[in-house]
Amino acid sequence: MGCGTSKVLPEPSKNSYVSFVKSFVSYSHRRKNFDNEPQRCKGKQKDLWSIGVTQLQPHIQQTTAKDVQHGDSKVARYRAKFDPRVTARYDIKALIGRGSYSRVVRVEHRATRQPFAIKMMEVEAKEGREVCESELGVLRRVSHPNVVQLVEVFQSTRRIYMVLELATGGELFDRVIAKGQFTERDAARALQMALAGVVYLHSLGITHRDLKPENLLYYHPGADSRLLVTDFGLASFGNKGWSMMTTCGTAEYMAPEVVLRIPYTCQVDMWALGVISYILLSGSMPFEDDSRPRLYRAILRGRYSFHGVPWPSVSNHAKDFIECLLVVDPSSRLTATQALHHPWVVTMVASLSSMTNLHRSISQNLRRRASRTSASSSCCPSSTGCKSSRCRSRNQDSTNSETPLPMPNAH
Ligand SMILES: Nc1ncnc2c1ncn2[C@@H]1O[C@H](COP(=O)(O)OP(=O)(O)OP(=O)(O)O)[C@@H](O)[C@H]1O
Repeated sequence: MGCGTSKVLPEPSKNSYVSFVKSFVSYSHRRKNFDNEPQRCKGKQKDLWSIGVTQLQPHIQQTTAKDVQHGDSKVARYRAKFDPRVTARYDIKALIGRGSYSRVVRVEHRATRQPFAIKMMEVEAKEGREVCESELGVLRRVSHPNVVQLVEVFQSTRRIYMVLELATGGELFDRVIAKGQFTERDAARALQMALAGVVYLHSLGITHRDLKPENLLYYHPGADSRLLVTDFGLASFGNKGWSMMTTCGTAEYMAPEVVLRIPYTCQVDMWALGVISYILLSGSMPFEDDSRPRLYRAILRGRYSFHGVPWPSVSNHAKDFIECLLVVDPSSRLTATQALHHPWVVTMVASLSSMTNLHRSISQNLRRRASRTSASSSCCPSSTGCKSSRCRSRNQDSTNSETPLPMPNAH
C-alpha cells in the first residue's frame, strides 16, 4: 500500500558498530510455546530457540554442481553468498525478497526440516551496519507471538545472517486483496494483533518508527494466523518515555512531531497505526500528496477526511478509533494499551453478527491507487502496490530527508 511512499533514514548513529558486535555476547533464550499453530517449533526444534552469534571466517564459497543441475541459478547465486557455516546448518531454498541492505531467503534446517527465513545483511557499508545494528539490537531482546522471532545469528566480516521465524502468510494487504470478504471485524482482528505486538515493544522501550502494512506479515496462510510486526531496521531502543529526535520512517506514516523534528516518543508508532487503520478500512491513504511539502503540511494539520466509499458504510466506532490515533498532539493520542482496549477493537473482535463486506471498495481503492502510482513510477509490479520503500534506494530516501520541512507556523 505504500507505493510511492519513501523511507527516510535516521541520522548516523554515533555508536561504533564494532563495539556493538563485540558486546553482542551469545546468550540462550527459550521461547515459550505460544499457540497451537502447526508450524511452530516443537520437540527437537526447541533447541533452535537459542540466539547466539556464530563468528565466521572470511571465505570464498563455491556454488555446487547440484545448483546448476537444477537450473536454479538465482538460488545458486544467493547460496554462493552464504557462509559454509550457515549452509552446513540450513538448506537455502528460495529468495523471498530483498531490502536495501538485505536479502531474505527461505531456508530449511537440515536436521529438523523446519522452515525459517534468513535475512542476510551487508555490513561493510556504514548505513547497512547501522540498520543491522538497530534491527539486531531489538530482535535479540524480543519474544512475543506478534513480533517476528530471531532464532540465531551468524556473523562474518562482510555479512550478518539473521535466522528468523518464517512468515508464509503474506503481507497484511495481500490478504485483504486475496480474500473475497473483508469486514470491520477482520480489520479489528488484524489491528488487535498488531497492537498486542506494539504494546509489548513499547513496554520494553522499543519504538518501531516504521510501522506500515508492508511490515506486518501473517505467520501462515490460515485464517487463524498470527500477525507479526517485522523490520526493525529503523527501530529505536531506549527507556520508556525516552524522547527521540531523529527524522526517519516512511513519509506517509510519519507523525507530526517527526515531521517537525522535535523530540518524540513511542507515540509516533500510534500515529502510524492510525494511518494503517485508515488504509485497512478504506484502501486509501489519509495523507497523500505527490508534493512532499504539501504532504507534510497535511500531516501537521492532521487534515484528512472520511469522504467517499466505503466510509458511509464504516461504523462511527471505527472512525472514532482512527480519530483517537490521528491526533496531532502526541500526549492526547491513544497509547498502545488504550488503543487495544478501545470499544471498537473490543466489540468488533468479539462480534459474531454479520457485517458489511467492505472488500469491494477497499480493493478497488487499493488497485486504483496502485495503478496511479505505477503510472508515475514503474517500480511497483504488485497488485497492491505495497513495495514502495523497497523500490527506492535508501540513499535516495535519505536525500528526501533533506527536503525542507514546513515549519510549525506553516499550519
Ligand atoms: N521472517 C520473514 N519471513 C518471511 N518473509 C520475510 C521475513 N522477513 C522479511 N521478509 C520479506 O523479505 C522481503 C525483504 O524484507 P527486508 O526486511 O529485508 O527489507 P524491506 O524492509 O522490505 O526493505 P528495506 O530494507 O529497503 O526497507 C520483504 O518482502 C519481506 O516481507
